[in-house]
Amino acid sequence: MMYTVIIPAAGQGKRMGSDRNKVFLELDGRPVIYHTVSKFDEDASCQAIYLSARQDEVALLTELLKGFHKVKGLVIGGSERQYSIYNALKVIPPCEVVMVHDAARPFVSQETLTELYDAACAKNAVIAAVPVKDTIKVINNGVIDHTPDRNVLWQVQTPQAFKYELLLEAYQQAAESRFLGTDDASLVERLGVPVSVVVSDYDNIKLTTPEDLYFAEAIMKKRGI
Ligand SMILES: Nc1ccn([C@@H]2O[C@H](COP(=O)(O)OP(=O)(O)OP(=O)(O)O)[C@@H](O)[C@H]2O)c(=O)n1
Ligand SMILES: O=P(O)(O)OC[C@@H](O)[C@@H](O)[C@@H](O)CO
Repeated sequence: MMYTVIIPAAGQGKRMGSDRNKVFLELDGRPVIYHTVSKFDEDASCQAIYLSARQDEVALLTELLKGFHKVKGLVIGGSERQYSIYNALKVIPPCEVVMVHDAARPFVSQETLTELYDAACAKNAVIAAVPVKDTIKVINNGVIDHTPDRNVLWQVQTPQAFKYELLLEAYQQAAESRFLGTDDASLVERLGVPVSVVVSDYDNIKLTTPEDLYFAEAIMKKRGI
């Protein structure tokens, strides 16, 4: 048994403030998306990689990824991350386990991939996350409302791994009720299905704002890249 991964890459990268989609920014001479795809290409448990791309970037992405034989398809993304992923989910061949991973997270470790895949085989749904380090406040109109117990707060990442049928059902139901979530697990949670957590690491950052590029440089230096 192996898994299929959907990698949404059809965003605009507005918060990065770059003149192009952030997944094409270069780290060590290679685009971010190249690093991300290579993580799955190198994982022996990954059988197929599908990406969501912007219409005007399909040709560029195809050229960039032509050396990765596990890349089986590119679909056109939508106006929201969730729509981009659903467009891919609707066309991938049915499989046992499907993972979703942001193109903008190039530092996912093999250890996290293995733990997620093993957990997804045993359970229905599992996501990568790390405990929050800061104290989190709920603030209304500039004033603290309350301070949630930090022991139960986690910072959620991708990959997120699910049984294929479950994720498809979750996406179908979200579409029917026009629910828009900021991650994939939130769509599954709505079905009342428990979603487990694998403890990931703090290197698995999402490149979101310009300072994340400094963190990316530091992570690569640490890894000797
Ligand atoms: N309509 C969209 C929006 C996002 N994504 C992808 O989803 C991942 C995570 O989204 P995010 O970090 O929010 O990326 P952007 O939407 O590009 O960023 P921003 O919100 O700053 O524009 C990224 O790999 C991005 O390319 C996508 O495929 N389709
Ligand atoms: O909310 P954002 O648009 O920054 O990111 C959306 C998702 O990519 C994000 O929620 C997952 O990576 C989990 O953190």
